Amino acid sequence: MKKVAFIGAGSMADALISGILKNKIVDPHRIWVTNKADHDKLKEMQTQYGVQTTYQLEEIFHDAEIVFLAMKPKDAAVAITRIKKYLTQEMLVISVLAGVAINSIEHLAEKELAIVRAMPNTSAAVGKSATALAINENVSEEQVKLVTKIFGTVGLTAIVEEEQLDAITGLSGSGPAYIYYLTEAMEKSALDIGLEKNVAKEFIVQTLLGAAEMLSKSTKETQQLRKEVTSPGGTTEAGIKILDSYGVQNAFIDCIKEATAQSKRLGQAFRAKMEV
Ligand SMILES: NC(=O)C1=CN([C@@H]2O[C@H](COP(=O)(O)OP(=O)(O)OC[C@H]3O[C@@H](n4cnc5c(N)ncnc54)[C@H](O)[C@@H]3O)[C@@H](O)[C@H]2O)C=CC1
Ligand SMILES: O=C(O)[C@@H]1CCC=N1
Repeated sequence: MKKVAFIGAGSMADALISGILKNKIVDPHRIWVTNKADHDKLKEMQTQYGVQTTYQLEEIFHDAEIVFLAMKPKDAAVAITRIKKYLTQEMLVISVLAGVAINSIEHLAEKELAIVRAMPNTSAAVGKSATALAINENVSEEQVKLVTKIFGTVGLTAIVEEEQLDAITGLSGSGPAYIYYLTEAMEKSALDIGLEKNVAKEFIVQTLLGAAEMLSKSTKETQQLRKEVTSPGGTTEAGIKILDSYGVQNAFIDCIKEATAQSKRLGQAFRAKMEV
């Protein structure tokens, strides 16, 4: 591969670069990274990964085969306007922007482009992302293979219709944060119930890994797996009664719906900004 350019050097770019390099599909010196103005972060990435960094747009785009758009949606209009003259029909543009539609990017770039809109998650850093990919008509079969390979090395991939991406964002793009939120609660409880922090952390992580593997390997329904932990009159039942009294399951359902709605709102806000 000639060259991969990352426009944006935050959590998502970091997770993807880390995953890509672990799988040795691109040499670090072929990865070029830029950000808005955080020199220290670029230096850190250079040291950690051996990637190239620059603020010279000519340098970053020269001969680039793949361009990742990895800034926040609120910064994307300014960023795309700045880089549009360097974007060519031959490049594969991979956008990980939540909510932002493929045609909004083309509209802003003022040209047709080969664009893949991807929704990964930060578990890409450990090869466990769940990435949905929506592909426009300008993307060649070879580019589809390439993008599937890249995201395939950092987890599972699926090609979806673009309209499904808001739901994917609410469910699995944001998903790791929901699990961390739950984990934080488990960690906070450890102290109150008399466990040492490190021991508790180890047991929480193993419990999550074990439950995830059961979900992945067992043919049983999720509710059945839960029932098998819940002895009548036992500890789990007592605990889950409290969760039910707080409406925790409904809260999670509303959380995912709201995150999905926010993805749609981000897309609308982006479109509205383009039209003014
Ligand atoms: N963090 C996550 O879990 C996920 C994030 N995403 C998407 O990835 C994108 C990036 O998110 P994060 O990495 O979390 O954000 P972040 O805030 O950690 O990083 C954003 C990066 O964009 C750079 N940037 C801003 N304006 C720029 C410009 N004009 N030119 C060049 N670089 C510019 C910033 O300097 C920073 O390096 C977002 O669009 C988000 O929707 C998608 C899936 C998961
Ligand atoms: O919170 C966000 O907007 C991004 C998109 C999915 C995960 N993080």
